[in-house]
Amino acid sequence: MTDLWQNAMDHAVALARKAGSVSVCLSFCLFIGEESVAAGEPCVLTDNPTWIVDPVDGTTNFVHGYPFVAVSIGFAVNRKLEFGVVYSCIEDKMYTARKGQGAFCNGQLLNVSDQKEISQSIIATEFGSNRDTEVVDKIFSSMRKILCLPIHGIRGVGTAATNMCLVASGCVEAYYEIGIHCWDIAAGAIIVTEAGGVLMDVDGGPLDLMSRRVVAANNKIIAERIVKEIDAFTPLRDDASTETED
Ligand SMILES: O=P([O-])([O-])O[C@@H]1[C@@H](O)[C@H](O)[C@@H](O)[C@H](O)[C@@H]1O
Ligand SMILES: [Mg+2]
Repeated sequence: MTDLWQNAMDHAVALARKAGSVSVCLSFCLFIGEESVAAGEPCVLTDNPTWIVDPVDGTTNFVHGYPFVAVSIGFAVNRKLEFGVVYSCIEDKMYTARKGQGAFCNGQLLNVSDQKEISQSIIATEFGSNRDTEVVDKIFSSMRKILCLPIHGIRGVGTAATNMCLVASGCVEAYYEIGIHCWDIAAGAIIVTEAGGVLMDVDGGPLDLMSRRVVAANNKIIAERIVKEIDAFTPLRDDASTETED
C-alpha cells in the first residue's frame, strides 16, 4: 500500500531542497527557515532578496496523521513579497502567487469571497502552541467574542499557510492568529493579496511580517470588524535577537 505520509514528506523535502539549491545558485539571497532559525541562524529581514521557508507547516498535524500539512515558500525583495508557493501535500493542492499576476491553485485563478456581512462569514483561527494560561485566556476570549457577533462558524486546519490559502480561495472570509512566525505566513500573505484580499496587524495597523501577528481577510470591512474583537498580545518578535539598523 502507498505510504501517504512518506509521499507527503518526500514532496516537502524535494521542494525544500529545490529552494535551497536555487538559493545556493543565487548566492546573494538570504534565507530564513524554521529549521535554520531553530539551529541558531539569524532571523532578519533586510532589503536583500530573502527566501522565507517552512518545510513542514502543520508539524503537529503531521505527527498525528491529521491530514493538513503544507510546504510554505515565500520570497521577499526590499522586504516586500515577490512570490509565494504553498503546497498542501495531502490534498495535492499547489497554491502560487507572483506579485501583480494573481493567485492560483493547481493553475485555477483564485478569488477571495465577496461577503461583506460578518454575520454570514466563517473565520479561521488556531489555538496556537502557547499554553501560558494568560495567553490561552486571551485566545478563548477573542474566539468567544467573534463567535458571538455572531458569525457562521470558526474553523482552523492546523497550518497557518493553508488557512491563508483558504482565505484566498474564498472558503473562509478571514484568518487571524497571534503567535505564528514569519515562515508560517510569508507565502500565504502574497497568495491572499493576489487573490484580492487584505492583510493587517491584529490592532488594525499594517502587517509586520516579523511581529508574529496577522489578520488576512477577503476585504477591509471584515478585517476591521474582527480586529475590534481581538484581545491582542505581543509575542517576542521573530527578529528580536537579530534586529539590524537597516
Ligand atoms: O510549527 P508549524 O507546524 O510549522 O506552524 C504552526 C502553524 O502553522 C499553526 O497554524 C500555528 O497555530 C502554530 O502556532 C504553528 O506556528
Ligand atoms: Mg509553520
